Order: sequence, then structure tokens, then C-alpha cells
Amino acid sequence: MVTTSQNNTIDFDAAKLQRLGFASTNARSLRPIGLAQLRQQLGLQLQTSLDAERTLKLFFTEVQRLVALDAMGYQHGTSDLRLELGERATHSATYRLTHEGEQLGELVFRRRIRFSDEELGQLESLLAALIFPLRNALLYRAAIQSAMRDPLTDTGNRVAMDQILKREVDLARRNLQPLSLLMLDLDHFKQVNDTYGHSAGDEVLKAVASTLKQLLRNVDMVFRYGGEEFLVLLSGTAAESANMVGERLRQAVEELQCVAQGKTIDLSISLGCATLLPSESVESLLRRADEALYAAKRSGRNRVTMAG
Ligand SMILES: Nc1nc2c(ncn2[C@@H]2O[C@H](COP(=O)(O)OP(=O)(O)OP(=O)(O)O)[C@@H](O)[C@H]2O)c(=O)[nH]1
Repeated sequence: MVTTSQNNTIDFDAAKLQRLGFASTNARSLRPIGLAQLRQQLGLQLQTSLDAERTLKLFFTEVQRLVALDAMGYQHGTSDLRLELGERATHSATYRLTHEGEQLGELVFRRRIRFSDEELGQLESLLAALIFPLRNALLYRAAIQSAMRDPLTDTGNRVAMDQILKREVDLARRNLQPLSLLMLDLDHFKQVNDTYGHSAGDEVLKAVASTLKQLLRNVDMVFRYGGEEFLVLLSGTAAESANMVGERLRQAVEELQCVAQGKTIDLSISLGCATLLPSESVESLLRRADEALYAAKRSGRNRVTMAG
């Protein structure tokens, strides 16, 4: 057996679902149904989305037409996916889902009252209808994730940066929360390449990225958007704290011990820090961070400069 959850999706539209005989979940509510019929329906229905989270939510709702549940949990380490639906309860039945040796996660059904053997048999039978849709959704999620990563430094790439930055700016505006950016660039990196070679340069980039990720709370917010240029997105962070974070990153890179050809490479970064202004566009925010970075370079490098 295998388990999985969440993320990006290609969803069939509502009209297609109607044609397949699935009205909205609310409309159908939890009309009781027999095992064979539910399995058949689940088989069709779960294929309508490549979003693992959505697939699991649908599964949780539909299963309850046959077996009462209070909650369902799911986690899949490889794709960093974790989902808790319903309210936690004392009794549980846990299934590790696998298909031909492939780990598809762990799924837990929870309930206030104990599951009978018959119910467990029914749940197991229904899980069989989940495996393939879940596997497809996990593969899709992995493909999307890898298309958004920079393979050298394992940070977000430019595509991810553009998407996430837009989302975070929208969220910050809606929730009236501060948001800051640190745009940073390695100092005299050309010299590192010229002196030690391109592959030593690559190792330096990896080491710097790893240092940034270690020091930041949310590693998903580090992006490599150019050769030796990174962007750190600090949600919920106002200018003063962002400045402090920038300073910490600067110091950490300065203290990095990268050795090539028996010599420690002198490393430093320059940073530009900008905090979102009311009704400011993403482009303007990026431009101000870039200008601050440029000012940091001009005034001697190895420093954090705040945007005007
Ligand atoms: N090793 C390696 N080098 C890269 C990569 N991408 C860009 N570079 C190098 O990064 C260097 C950037 O050089 P410049 O733009 O002149 O900047 P700099 O030498 O860091 O100087 P300042 O930014 O002004 O401090 C160039 O030598 C590029 O070849 C990469 O993926 N790997």
C-alpha cells in the first residue's frame, strides 16, 4: 500500500466532472454507498486531479460515505508533503503506501471509536483506488518542483522566484504584513573563477547557497536568479529585521572556509535590502533592491545597503 498528498494540479473543470456524473461534493453530501460502487466511483473521480492535496481531500470525503472517520493524516517525506484533515482522534489505522517499491507516503485514518475488522478491510480496499491517482499526483508534483529548482545550488530558480514573489507580495498586501527582499551578489567572483577554475567557482556557489539556507528559517525562499546572484524573500519582515538578517548572512559568508588548491578563498557578498511600500509593484520592489545592491557594490562591497 502507499500514501501521498498535495500540490500543483491539472484539474478537470466543473463541467467535465458533471459529465462524469460527479456533482460538487456539497451537493452530493455523504450519501451512503456500497463498497463496490464506491470503489468504482473513486477510481474515476480520483483521476480528475493531479493535485495530491486535492486528491487526498476528495478521498477523505468520499470514504466517509462508507466508513465513518474523524480525521485523516498523510505525509510523504520525499516531496515534503504533509496533510491533516478533520479533527484528531484516539484510534488510528496507519498504512504505508508503496507501489513496486516506490514509497508513496503514510496515511493514517483516525476515529474516536475503534475500527472494526470489517471497516479496516473496507478502508484497505478503498486505498487501492487511491494508489495510482496519488502516484501520478506525486510524480507531477516532483516534476513541477524540479522545474522550479536550480540544480547546482538546490535553491529556487528564476521561474520559482517570479511566481513566489508575486504570491508573497499579494499576500503581504492583503494581510497588511511587511515583506522585505535581500538581493545579493558575490564580490569579485570572476576572480575566483579566473584564479581557481570554474568548478571551484561552482563549489563556492554551492557553499554560499548552503550557508544562506542554513541561516534562514524558510529555505524555500532563497532563489538563484542569476549566475552569482541570489534573492532572499523575507515574508512578515520589516526593514530593520531584514537589515539584521542581511548582516548575519554577510558575516556568515565572510567566515566561510572554502578551500581550493590548498588555499582558503576570500569570499564576501554585497546585499541590497528593500521593503515593500504600500501599493508598490513587484517590479518596483525588485528595482529598488537591485539599486541598493548596486550602491553596496559601489561603496566598497561586503556590506548591506538599504533601499531608499
Ligand atoms: N563557476 C561559475 N561561475 C559563474 C556562474 N555563473 C556566472 N559565473 C561567473 O560569475 C562572474 C561574474 O562576474 P562579474 O559580473 O564581473 O562580477 P564579479 O567579478 O563578481 O564582480 P562584482 O560583482 O562587481 O563584485 C563571471 O566570471 C561569470 O562567468 C556559474 O554558474 N558558475
